[in-house]
This record gives sequence, structure tokens and C-alpha cells, in this order.
Amino acid sequence: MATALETVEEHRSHGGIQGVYRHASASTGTDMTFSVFVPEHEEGTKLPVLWFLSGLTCTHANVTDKGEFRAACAEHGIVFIAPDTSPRGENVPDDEAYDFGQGAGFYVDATQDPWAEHFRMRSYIEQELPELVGGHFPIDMNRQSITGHSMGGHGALTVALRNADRFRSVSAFSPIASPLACPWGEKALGGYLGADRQAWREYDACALIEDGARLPALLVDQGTGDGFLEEQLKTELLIEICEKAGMPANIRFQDGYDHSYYFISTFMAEHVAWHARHLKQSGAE
Ligand SMILES: N[C@@H](CCC(=O)N[C@@H](CS)C(=O)NCC(=O)O)C(=O)O
Repeated sequence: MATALETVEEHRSHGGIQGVYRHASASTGTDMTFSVFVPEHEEGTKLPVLWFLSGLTCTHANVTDKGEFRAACAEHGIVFIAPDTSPRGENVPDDEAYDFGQGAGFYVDATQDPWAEHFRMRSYIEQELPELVGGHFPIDMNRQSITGHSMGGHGALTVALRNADRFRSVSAFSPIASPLACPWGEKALGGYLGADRQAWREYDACALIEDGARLPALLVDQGTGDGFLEEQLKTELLIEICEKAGMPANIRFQDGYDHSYYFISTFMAEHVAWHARHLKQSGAE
């Protein structure tokens, strides 16, 4: 029996349906909300999917409202899924700061109290949500790609590096390149996983590449006017490790763009088209 899915809202858009859905998550022990755009398609056909993991303070709504992905997804026939960034609710632990706790799940399975009970975003993104959407939407799960922004760029890179056979292509907007090497990452991974930095490596894109993981195809855009670039994002570490590992990567600096959705929406259609090329290569269901 399919797991119950509650429709929060649905709107016709660009010929398809933009929906928001809620379900009881076994991974987080909370209700979780996510958005799905399904382009117009022939009944009975299954479409490739692009996942978008969002950044600090975001829910599914930020990219859904401001990401400007729908025209490109409708043109290329790609389903777009935007999950939340953490469990939420009165019974879920939180932190006063914007960069830890609710809205800042960092896509890890926490091992430390009080976070370990609910903060299981790795299991949610890697297992539970794909199984759920595969049973409810017209998605060809043999054709998946992933992207994300900032903390969600870190999420997209690390989920894909740990599950390289699941994704055809991976991109990111201003990703946190190495949580091991920045204050956001040190705080979050220290809090969720404890002091042993060895345990953080499976949540660090640079460490995963150093340890032998590889991506099928990588595109990154980073604004030069992004106030987080030097202290938190450290794109140069990703460039260095890709070069050292001999892993092909197209990592681009975009002049004058900041960390906002004005930047993301500028390059979103290009990312969707790039993923579409990889998703349309042979192997469809
Ligand atoms: N100054 C921001 C810092 C966090 C931030 O810039 N978050 C990014 C992701 S790391 C974001 O997408 N914010 C939501 C938005 O712009 O809609 C805040 O406190 O909200």
C-alpha cells in the first residue's frame, strides 16, 4: 500500500502542475512538506527528475517561489522536486541561530543528542523521499539528477558522491565546498555528529573526492559578489580537489552575482538544460 500523501496545494503552471505535499516521515518522525512540479506529459509516460536541495533558513517554498525553474522544466519535460531542509515542529529541538537546528539540517543523519531522534535528513533524501515520490508521481527513477544551493549545494554534492550510480548529473549554486573547513560546517557537523572529525568526512564533498568518490558530471556556478564566498563557501577547495583527482568539473565564477535567488534564478534555466542533456541520454524506462 502506498504511503499517504496529503495535497497541500496544486496550481496549473506552464501547462503542468505545481504542487505542495505533506506526509508523515518515518525518517524524521515528523510531518515533512515538499514541492513537486510535473510538466504536461502524455498519460502513462514517466519523466526524468531533478532534485533541488535548499540552503540555510529555507523550506521548499524559497526555490518554488523564486527559483524560476518551471518554464525550463516544462520545455525539457523534467519533474522538479524541492524538499524541506530539516524536520520542524514544536517537539523538534531547535537553536536560536539561523545556521543550526530547524532550517539547517545539513542533510546529515545526526548521531548526537538531542538531534539524533529527528534530524535524519540523509535517510530522508537518500531513501524515504525517492521511494515515496516514485509511488505517487510519473517519474522514471532511472533518470535522476540533483542540484542545490549553498547548504543544499553541499547536500547535492555529498548525496551524489555517496550515491553516484543514482544520478546522471550534479550541479550546484554557491555550494559549501567543505564543511570541514568553514564555520557553518564546523558548527553544524560538530553539533550533529560530535567532535570526531573523521565522522564528518562522509558529509564533506572535498573529503569524499579525496577518499575516492567521483561524480558523473559536475556544473557549479558561484557569484563573485557573494558575501559568504571567502569564509564559508571556499569554491577554490572544490576546484583544487577536482583537479587533483582528475575529475572533470565545470566550476564557473559569475561576475557580480551575490548569494540570493536573484543569482540562482539567472542561471537556473541553464542548469535545467544541462541536466536535461544528461537525463535524455539512453537508459529511459
Ligand atoms: N542572511 C540570511 C543568511 C542565510 C541565507 O542567506 N540563506 C540562503 C541559503 S544559505 C537563502 O537562500 N535564504 C533564503 C532566501 O533567500 O530566500 C538569513 O539570515 O536569512
